[in-house]
Amino acid sequence: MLVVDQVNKYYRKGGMFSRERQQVLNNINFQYNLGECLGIIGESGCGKSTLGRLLLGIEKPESGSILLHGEELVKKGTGKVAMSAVFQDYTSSINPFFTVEQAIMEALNMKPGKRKLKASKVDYYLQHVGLELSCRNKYPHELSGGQVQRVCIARAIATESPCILLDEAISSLDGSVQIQILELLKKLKDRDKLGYIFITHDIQSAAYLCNRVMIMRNGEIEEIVNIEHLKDVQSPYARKMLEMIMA
Ligand SMILES: Nc1ncnc2c1ncn2[C@@H]1O[C@H](COP(=O)(O)OP(=O)(O)OP(=O)(O)O)[C@@H](O)[C@H]1O
Repeated sequence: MLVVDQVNKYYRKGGMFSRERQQVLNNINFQYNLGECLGIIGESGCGKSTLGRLLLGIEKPESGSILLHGEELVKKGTGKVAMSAVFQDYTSSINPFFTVEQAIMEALNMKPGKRKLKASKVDYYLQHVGLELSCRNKYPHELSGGQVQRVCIARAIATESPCILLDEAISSLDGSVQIQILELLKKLKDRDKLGYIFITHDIQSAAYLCNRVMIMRNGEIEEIVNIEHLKDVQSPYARKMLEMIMA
């Protein structure tokens, strides 16, 4: 279980030399059960991606803790990643000079083990995300957006982290490709018990994939609701926001 406890995050406001600070996350408390899909929705600028970066260990909170099974998220020197990520901008997520094989190997190399054994796993991950094995020697510019995002998902899975953070991971894709990637994510969740934290603006996608949804407002958690009770949210703000995006 991942436990986020009293997390606060500030950013400097008004340039490098300014002392003014903006509180971006305010007393964030929640628990994430491994294997579930927790959606995070909220208006632009409410702090979703900042929370995502803290969960990935890319940035640290000013106060509060984020613990996985009671331990710090990022264990230096172990190569262990608590959470891997897939971002919106798939074009900059992969080194353009890496083939698909090299991109997946890069993720596999985060863990110890023999290189030959790892190389033999590349086909397994390609098949796992519905890519032809012929993609193995291709470069990102030779693939469609949906195919590149599948490679990003393969890389995230290859780290064997217990949860994948998806930050607007389908937003840049065309409608039909979005559906295909959503179906892939759902299949991996149901079949392989993969868990996600799914940051999105798209409530329909959240309803399809998530077990629970966290609604954020101005750096705070407004409400967390089970997906089957989405229509019964208590807070007037959450109700209004959902009505707006579902209209
Ligand atoms: N590195 C940074 N330095 C200073 N301020 C930042 C930084 N990153 C984010 N912010 C500010 O923190 C607030 C929250 O930003 P964040 O990107 O987390 O919101 P968000 O909910 O993910 O928005 P969106 O849906 O538009 O991606 C915003 O006011 C943003 O301007």
